[in-house]
Amino acid sequence: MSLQSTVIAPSILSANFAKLGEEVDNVLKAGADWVHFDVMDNHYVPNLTIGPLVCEALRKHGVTAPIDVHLMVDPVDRIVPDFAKAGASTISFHPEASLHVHRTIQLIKSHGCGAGLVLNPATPIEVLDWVLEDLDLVLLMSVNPGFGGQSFIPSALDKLRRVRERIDNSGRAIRLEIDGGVKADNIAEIAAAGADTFVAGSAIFNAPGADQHGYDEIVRRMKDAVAAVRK
Ligand SMILES: O=C(CO)[C@@H](O)[C@H](O)COP(=O)(O)O
Repeated sequence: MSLQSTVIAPSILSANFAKLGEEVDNVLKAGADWVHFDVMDNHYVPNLTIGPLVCEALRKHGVTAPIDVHLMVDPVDRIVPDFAKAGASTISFHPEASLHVHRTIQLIKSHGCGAGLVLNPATPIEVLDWVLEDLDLVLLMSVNPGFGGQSFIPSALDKLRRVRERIDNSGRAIRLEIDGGVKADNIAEIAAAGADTFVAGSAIFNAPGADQHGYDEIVRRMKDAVAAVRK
């Protein structure tokens, strides 16, 4: 496997929004690598969350880590420039939310951001045909998008293996990201299946004891589990 460096990307969907800046500072201090930023529009998914203003506010607050924007928004193109301006590092979207997937990828890249394509649990991997080489990231959903705190769908492991093979065959440095139900006790098998970038929301922000002792222990457990597989 030609894996990229390990990235732990806490999903701020499970953070305390009343003190978001502090929450983000604390997970990054604990060793998290990216900030995963879930954007939901109450149309493509049945939930409503945050937009470019919040992304910009995190940058103004002083967050310098990559902000990994996951757009669960339909249509997607018109919001891309706003997120790029607000400080997004990567922007990922669902093919179902774009009439012209190749064009949306080019739009994201033309604004200086990394481009990612997100596959829902039932989206066939053939959607990667003809565009894989243009992508910086493939994000596999291991839950149906819309909410944090759901259970990992086991068929995502086989899908990870298949997409890993395609990425390796492409010879390109494309990240393989997994999102949904990722915990300290299943992250090792997820890593073994080929993921290098791990989104975790409830497992980090709702970790037992995290309110008193911070996020260091849960982030370290996740990193150690992945490192043990990659040795
Ligand atoms: O995009 C989504 C849900 O649509 C995810 O990023 C979740 O927020 C992950 O939450 P957990 O399953 O880790 O609690």
